[in-house]
Amino acid sequence: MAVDSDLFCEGLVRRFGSNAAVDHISLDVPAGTFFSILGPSGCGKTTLLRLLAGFDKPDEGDIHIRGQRMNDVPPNRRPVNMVFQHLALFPTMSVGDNIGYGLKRRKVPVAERRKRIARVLEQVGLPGLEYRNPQELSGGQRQRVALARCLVLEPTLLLLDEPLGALDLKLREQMKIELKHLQKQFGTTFVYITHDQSEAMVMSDQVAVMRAGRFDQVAPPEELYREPATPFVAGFVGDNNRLAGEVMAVRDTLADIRLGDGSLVQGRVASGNLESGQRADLFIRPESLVLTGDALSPGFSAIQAKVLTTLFDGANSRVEAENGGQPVFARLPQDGSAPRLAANASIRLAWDPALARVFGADKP
Ligand SMILES: Nc1ncnc2c1ncn2[C@@H]1O[C@H](COP(=O)(O)OP(=O)(O)OP(=O)(O)O)[C@@H](O)[C@H]1O
Repeated sequence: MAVDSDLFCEGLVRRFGSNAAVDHISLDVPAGTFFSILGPSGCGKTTLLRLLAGFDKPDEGDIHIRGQRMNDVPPNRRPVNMVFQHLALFPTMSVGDNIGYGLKRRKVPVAERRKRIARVLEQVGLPGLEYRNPQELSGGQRQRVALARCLVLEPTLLLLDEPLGALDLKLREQMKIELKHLQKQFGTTFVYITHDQSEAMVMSDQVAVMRAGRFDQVAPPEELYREPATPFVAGFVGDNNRLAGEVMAVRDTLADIRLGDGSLVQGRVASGNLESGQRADLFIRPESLVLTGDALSPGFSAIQAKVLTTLFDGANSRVEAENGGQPVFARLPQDGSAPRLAANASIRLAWDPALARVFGADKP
């Protein structure tokens, strides 16, 4: 356990019948961290969060919050608050009364309550809105009130269950950045669950990528992106191309891969042992692919591909193509220098093998 650990769990298991929704999960979250749990629907995120909040009990394992064992502590006695997707503000109470509700239950005197409500409203960027009704606020403002209602209680841990899920796209983009700033400003430890990799990447200090009840990898966003530990992480976090082939040779950290169309390419061995003759997947990010002519930079790998379509989206414009029946897409240059790419045109895409990652295909 880290010295400044706010949340420490060891060997957590929660079974439903023969299915382990949480399957031996351990985690250690230092104070002040924005920690996200990222995974597809049904991987066990909500079950894990419910164990942390105390709404459910683990079959095995221990939960410690700031060094105190929590397994037998009821939810209302844990130094934890939870923000849900559907925020459930009391519609008939003013913003101030909503925020002050928990303080009142804790018997905080009225003058002190008023002071703390005013302060937290200021901190979330809604000064002076105590007397408004929640219906008179925008969706983003309501979300901030829901956060303020939790943060005013100064929990050790704030658990957030897809809190941006109900907001429209534009507001969600804006709230991502606001949430990150608020977390840093308050210094409260956030445990945030989401299936949206961009949310997790933008906001978090650490992200745990969860699949089928287990963590595949726990790392800062940039490390997940650059050094994925498993093919699942490589495919789930950020856009990626996956090219299937056969290992022809492994030299130091590089593997030679024969792709379906017969081309021989290279990538860095991502993890474990690779052997000649084995099936493997080479992952290469769309921004690492360069449209190239006949001259190839020394050491680069290249494939021929047939253009399917180009998609103009400002800085995210891309070409979608195929190589030997496998889809492949590349980021188009920002400066408009790319030639006009007609459907069915043949293009050459090259990459630096140090930027590609190769995993044995037998790995899940
Ligand atoms: N009370 C329950 N009884 C039986 N099975 C359950 C129960 N709660 C969850 N499960 C199962 O446990 C697994 C994990 O569910 P969980 O809700 O934790 O996933 P999730 O990652 O939060 O998914 P989502 O993103 O869709 O909310 C699923 O297979 C689910 O069907």
